[in-house]
Amino acid sequence: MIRVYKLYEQEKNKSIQDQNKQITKFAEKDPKVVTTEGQIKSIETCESDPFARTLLYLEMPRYYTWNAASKKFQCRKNRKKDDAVAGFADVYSSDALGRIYTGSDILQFPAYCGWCTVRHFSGSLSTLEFARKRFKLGLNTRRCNYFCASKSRTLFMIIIATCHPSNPTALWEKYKDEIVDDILHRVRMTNLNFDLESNDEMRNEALVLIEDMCVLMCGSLLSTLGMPAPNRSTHAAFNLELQREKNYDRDERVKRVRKNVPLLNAEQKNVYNSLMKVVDHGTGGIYFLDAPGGTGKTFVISLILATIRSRSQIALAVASSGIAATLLERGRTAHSTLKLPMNLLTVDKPTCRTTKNSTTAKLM
Ligand SMILES: Nc1ncnc2c1ncn2[C@@H]1O[C@H](COP(=O)(O)OP(=O)(O)OP(=O)(O)O)[C@@H](O)[C@H]1O
Repeated sequence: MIRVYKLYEQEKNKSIQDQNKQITKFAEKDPKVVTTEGQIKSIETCESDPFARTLLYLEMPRYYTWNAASKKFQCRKNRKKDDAVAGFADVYSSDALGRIYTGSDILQFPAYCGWCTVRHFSGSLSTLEFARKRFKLGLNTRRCNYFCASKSRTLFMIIIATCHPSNPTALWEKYKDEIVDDILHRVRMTNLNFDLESNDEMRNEALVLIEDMCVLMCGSLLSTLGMPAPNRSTHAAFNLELQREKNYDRDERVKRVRKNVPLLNAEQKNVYNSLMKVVDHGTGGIYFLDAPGGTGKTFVISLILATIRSRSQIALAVASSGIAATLLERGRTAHSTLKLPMNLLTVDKPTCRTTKNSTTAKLM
């Protein structure tokens, strides 16, 4: 359930109001809400300045400075409206990277995603940490749940796996610190050290979690999606690749083979039998299948893949282009799977970058 709250400074009590205008009051010393002048002023900034409404709470300091003398947020001179949060201003979602974006009529409370999310999840997230540092709120972080970071990871994985952003690495760089928030919190609690900051190790753990979800959802490793690959131990990585290549519905493939083999015409059957013989005898080799368009090459290749996979064996499907790879089940480009160099045509002896001990080499 989405709830958005607005903070009010009242004479004696602090109170918050949700989008249904329901007001909840908190005692002066309630650890859950400690309003400060800085917070009130920043809410006012968002209410009076349309540009501020387009910003995430985390992004505010990039464009505004806190003037201690006037006790107001002042716009930085070099702010650029257009490149602030291009394309995001109209997005409204409680799930979108765990925060609420402004510009929606649903939100009576304009802007200020940080507080919205802090309150409506009655927990905490990076913005709370951020706010704690920035405004010295002294919020009670022990009550925090930090589950927004895991939602952020899930959403991030969905974006990476299905929306094909032009620069996934830049997206990761932009949001990585928020995405590791729960991991950071766990490490801080374990070490009882709240001054710890997120580091490469925590970001790597987040990448591993994102990649695990990617593999489950679409069978892709992060490296094939333009993202930095997590640094797994060779064994763990091998298991993951293995799991990816064995993660098939075997029964479905058995049924498909039973159904399609009888459909093969004489020539297709010849090709199918020849190649299955090579697979069964493990003799290996390079075979080139050529026939006019639409005569059933993909049909035969798919059937061979399904036959091998129906036996719980591994068949890597690769093609020379991304489009061609989409025609094959779990198909990937040969360049990414085999780590082929891009200069195949210009170099006399091109060598692939698959190292002997790599997971790909072991898998093959
Ligand atoms: N033996 C078969 N029984 C039933 N349908 C078949 C058979 N062979 C091929 N088809 C169907 O014919 C269509 C074309 O086949 P397919 O895409 O495999 O051809 P192709 O040679 O790979 O084509 P292209 O060279 O254009 O990629 C597909 O819809 C496929 O399902």
